[in-house]
Amino acid sequence: MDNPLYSVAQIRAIEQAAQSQLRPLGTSGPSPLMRRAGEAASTYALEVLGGLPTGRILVLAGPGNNGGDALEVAANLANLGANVDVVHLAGTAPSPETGHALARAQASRARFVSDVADCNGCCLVVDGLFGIGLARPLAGQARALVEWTHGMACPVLALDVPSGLDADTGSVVGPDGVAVRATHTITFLGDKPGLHTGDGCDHAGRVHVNRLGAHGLHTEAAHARLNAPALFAGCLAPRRNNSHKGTYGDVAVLGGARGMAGAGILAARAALYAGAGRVFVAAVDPGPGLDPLQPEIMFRDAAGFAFDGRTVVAGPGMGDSAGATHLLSKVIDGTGPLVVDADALNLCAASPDLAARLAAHGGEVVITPHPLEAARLLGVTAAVVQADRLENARELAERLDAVVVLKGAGSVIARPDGEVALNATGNPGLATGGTGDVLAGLVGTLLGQGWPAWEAALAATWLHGAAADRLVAGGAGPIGLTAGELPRAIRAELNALVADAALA
Ligand SMILES: NC(=O)C1=CN([C@@H]2O[C@H](COP(=O)(O)OP(=O)(O)OC[C@H]3O[C@@H](n4cnc5c(N)ncnc54)[C@H](OP(=O)(O)O)[C@@H]3O)[C@@H](O)[C@H]2O)[C@@H](O)CC1
Ligand SMILES: [K+]
Repeated sequence: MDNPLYSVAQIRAIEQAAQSQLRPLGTSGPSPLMRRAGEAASTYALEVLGGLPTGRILVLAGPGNNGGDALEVAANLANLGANVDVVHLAGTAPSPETGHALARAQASRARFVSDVADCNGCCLVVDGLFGIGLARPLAGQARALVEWTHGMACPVLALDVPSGLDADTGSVVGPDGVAVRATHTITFLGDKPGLHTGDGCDHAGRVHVNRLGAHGLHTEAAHARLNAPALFAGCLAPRRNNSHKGTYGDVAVLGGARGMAGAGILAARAALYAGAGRVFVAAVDPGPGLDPLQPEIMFRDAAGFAFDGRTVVAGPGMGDSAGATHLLSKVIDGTGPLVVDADALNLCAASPDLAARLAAHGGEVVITPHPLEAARLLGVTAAVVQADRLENARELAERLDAVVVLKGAGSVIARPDGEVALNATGNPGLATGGTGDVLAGLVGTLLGQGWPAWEAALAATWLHGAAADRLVAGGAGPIGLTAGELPRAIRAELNALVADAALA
């Protein structure tokens, strides 16, 4: 199933097409879209509340059409018998739709109040301050209202977009911005990337999409989507009986610098539990010759190791020594599938020559930077990367001609042709050392089994997050979840996916 995500510009185009389609021929009156948005949101509000509440509902309505949606909700809920308070930040030139919604709300039993001082006991806050028309950081009364909602223990339902959040990028509009932290968001006409990455993951809550009946108008191909097993199901294959370890690929982790042996071992364990036929740690410095917990992993001196014909996961615990740089250079000039992570990314960032040769690498390449590593590669700060995760991941994928997994909340998977997927699995338990090494090892195994880079990156990111979700559901986190627990959970998720795919 496809889960397209639309930019604000694309939503505006869809909105225009829908308006002309829905308006009676030859008329120019208000379009029914806002009415539909209000109806959909009122129905969803009652679903969130479990029916018509006895407590008060507070509706925050802004000056634009997002405020119009909110006024429709206020009128609908009040007409159904709910106790509704409205704080309305009136605009100077409301659209005909918003003017109509205001008249409906004023004619209903909804109570218009000037501030929220007597609304502390409410059972639901409806945020209709700003949607896709947000143009600058929140200030004044709008900011005060949003900060007030932060103290509310009740559900907060955002209309279209949590106010203060950029629907394209998922960052709070700043500097020093604030945004509503919704428990639920009902978003209109199409889903939006900003609800699923960066700050959006903390501000949107559960996202519900309502197309307002505008089906068939989403003609412009979305270049972003939510990651889902359907996007890589074609690569999920059950094991053949007539197979052997050579069938499932060799993965070699280029790492093992002094003092950092653990990172390479974590990547290697992940590769093993994800089903690689044989797994090596090719160590740049002398170190452990055995992982006592996972004796299946073979340890070699990287200097004399034959990387050819093997999938290389370069970077976990690799360090930045001259020896490490030389070995990285050698594998980049090879032709096999390649995962570039951690120290290997920093070395590429420091050397335009190495970066150019990486871009020219003959085989499949996936790079797995966290925001700071991505920033170094792009020559900007991590804050700049985080301010627009999608565009920066796209830019990096194009520059390095590689599939990029930009890690962090709502990981962004980007392809050199501009295609992007956002990953919705995972939780803050993954914010701990070593989880990136596990992801890199997992990607390596899938590449080693012949998966294309795009599908390998999608599947690995999805599985990695799903494994963390499985662990948290079982009580192992999010606080204190360790990277070493992930490989077994990844194995469980992968086998479940393959079994499902076989049944489908
Ligand atoms: N049209 C339709 O048929 C449909 C529209 N729909 C709904 O409309 C929403 C988009 O509506 P919109 O374009 O009016 O933008 P919206 O988000 O309400 O904000 C713009 C207003 O806020 C103001 N403003 C901006 N930033 C500000 C700030 N920081 N602080 C203070 N003011 C600020 C700005 O005024 P400015 O001062 O910038 O001139 C303007 O007045 C969309 O998200 C969806 O909910 C759905 O019902 C589907 C059908
Ligand atoms: K809103």
